[in-house]
Amino acid sequence: MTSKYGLLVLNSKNVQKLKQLLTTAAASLSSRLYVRLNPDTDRTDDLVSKIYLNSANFCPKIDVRLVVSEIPGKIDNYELIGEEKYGKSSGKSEKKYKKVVLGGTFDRLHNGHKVLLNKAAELASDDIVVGVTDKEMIAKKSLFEMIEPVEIRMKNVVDFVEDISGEANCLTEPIIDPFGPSTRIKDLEAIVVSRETLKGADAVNKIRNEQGMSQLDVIIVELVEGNDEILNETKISSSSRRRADLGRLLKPTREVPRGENGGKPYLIGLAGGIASGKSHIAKYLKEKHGFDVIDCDKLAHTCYEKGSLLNQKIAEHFGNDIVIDGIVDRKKLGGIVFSDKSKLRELSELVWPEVRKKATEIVDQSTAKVVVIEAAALIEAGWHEALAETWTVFVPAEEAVRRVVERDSLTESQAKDRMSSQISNKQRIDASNVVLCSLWKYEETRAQVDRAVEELLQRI
Ligand SMILES: CC(C)(COP(=O)(O)OP(=O)(O)OC[C@H]1O[C@@H](n2cnc3c(N)ncnc32)[C@H](O)[C@@H]1O)[C@@H](O)C(=O)NCCC(=O)NCCS
Ligand SMILES: Nc1ncnc2c1ncn2[C@@H]1O[C@H](COP(=O)(O)OP(=O)(O)OP(=O)(O)O)[C@@H](O)[C@H]1O
Repeated sequence: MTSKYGLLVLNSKNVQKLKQLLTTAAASLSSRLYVRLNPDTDRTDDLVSKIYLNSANFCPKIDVRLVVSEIPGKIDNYELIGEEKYGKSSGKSEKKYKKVVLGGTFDRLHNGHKVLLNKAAELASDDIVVGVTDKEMIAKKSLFEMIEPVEIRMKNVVDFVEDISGEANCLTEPIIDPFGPSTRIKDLEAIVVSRETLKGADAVNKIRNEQGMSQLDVIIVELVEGNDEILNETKISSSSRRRADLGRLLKPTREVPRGENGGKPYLIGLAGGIASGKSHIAKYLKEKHGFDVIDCDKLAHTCYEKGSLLNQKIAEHFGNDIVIDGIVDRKKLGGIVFSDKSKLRELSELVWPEVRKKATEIVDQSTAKVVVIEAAALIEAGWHEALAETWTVFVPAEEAVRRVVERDSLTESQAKDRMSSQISNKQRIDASNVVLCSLWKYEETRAQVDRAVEELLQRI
């Protein structure tokens, strides 16, 4: 039996057994562990870091929260971890400042962030002002397309800070420069940063000085270590957490009948931009995992056969001179649709129903447990809405351009043109349940796919 919430009361003795206590928490809790320090135990920076570092290592799935004052009253049922009981604290602790500021992206709020937020909660009696990066501030981060929406990140920060701090308010706002409220609000007193963002605090103070505002005390926390060899990270980081989410189910699947005509296979869409690695993944899903794969780009070509229904429709829509003797003049048609997005859309609306009809026939014949519908424009066509789930593979736009130039012998500007007729990685990812990234070695792509398949087979 696991409990949702746990409470660990630490004193100078049982802190020696921290790793063991956190391992117990990992086995007996499903959600969150509150940690409280007994009044006889000093809240040193080392101890706070140690609690969060060990939490990352020994109970990584539990949301650990070191409270600054009382345990939040709204939760009344905790499982006690260890033997130390919780007694009421002697009174309000003295806070050094009224208003403290800090900033960050706070994607997938992690134990490094928590050290920083804990420090702010320990120091501020009234307001903890947090700037949360958005838009161009996040555009250069690795796997930025997977960063949670700013509203969710702000909510998670407020939820954490107000839960641990008891009395102080947490005020968040999106920031699109490295300063945000820190150079606007006059009566701030301190800024909390880590060793790596110390320069940012100096820049804030420089601007405040120029604007005649008071200087902020700069409070520095040490980085909580972590290790990600692929991303070359030596600290716990959101990028690593995003990478760890590749191949995992990120959004609930859709309830749809199995197969459009009530057939048996479970249908997955596989989308991705040009040269994103779709074909490689589709081949692997077929050969290693035994899934049936329908390559819709190939299927689309068969729809253009001489005298086909599609060709007739194209002639009616784009003019008889596009179809000569029952065959589409692809060069002429390309000239029309690749220079005009609305024409491309009109063509897609003619092609997609034909492709979909053919694909459905293939699905109905399939005896495989899972059928993968591989289609570059799956989401543009809205087809994903009829499928149980959609997987998207992506690489950053610069890498896609590099691959297209190398593979298809195009110039950089031709490659960019092709990509601009497609939706962005972010749009695709937002519409997908599982995200894969083929930026690294083939083994890494395949490991993501294996992870995705393993989870898939458990849920279907
Ligand atoms: C420009 C800023 C806000 C961008 O934040 P960034 O994208 O780095 O945020 P991220 O979510 O990665 O981290 C947020 C904060 O947690 C710290 N942090 C991240 N990982 C860890 C870790 N493992 N251990 C300890 N601290 C960590 C970061 O150093 C940063 O201070 C920031 O880097 C900065 O320069 N801060 C100093 C100036 C500032 O606070 N400005 C805004 C005030 S509103
Ligand atoms: N780790 C990787 N995983 C998958 N593909 C990779 C990887 N590294 C490099 N590539 C290369 O990326 C290119 C694109 O792969 P692939 O042909 O599978 O993409 P695609 O999405 O099917 O492309 P398109 O839709 O343009 O046909 C290939 O040249 C492939 O060798």
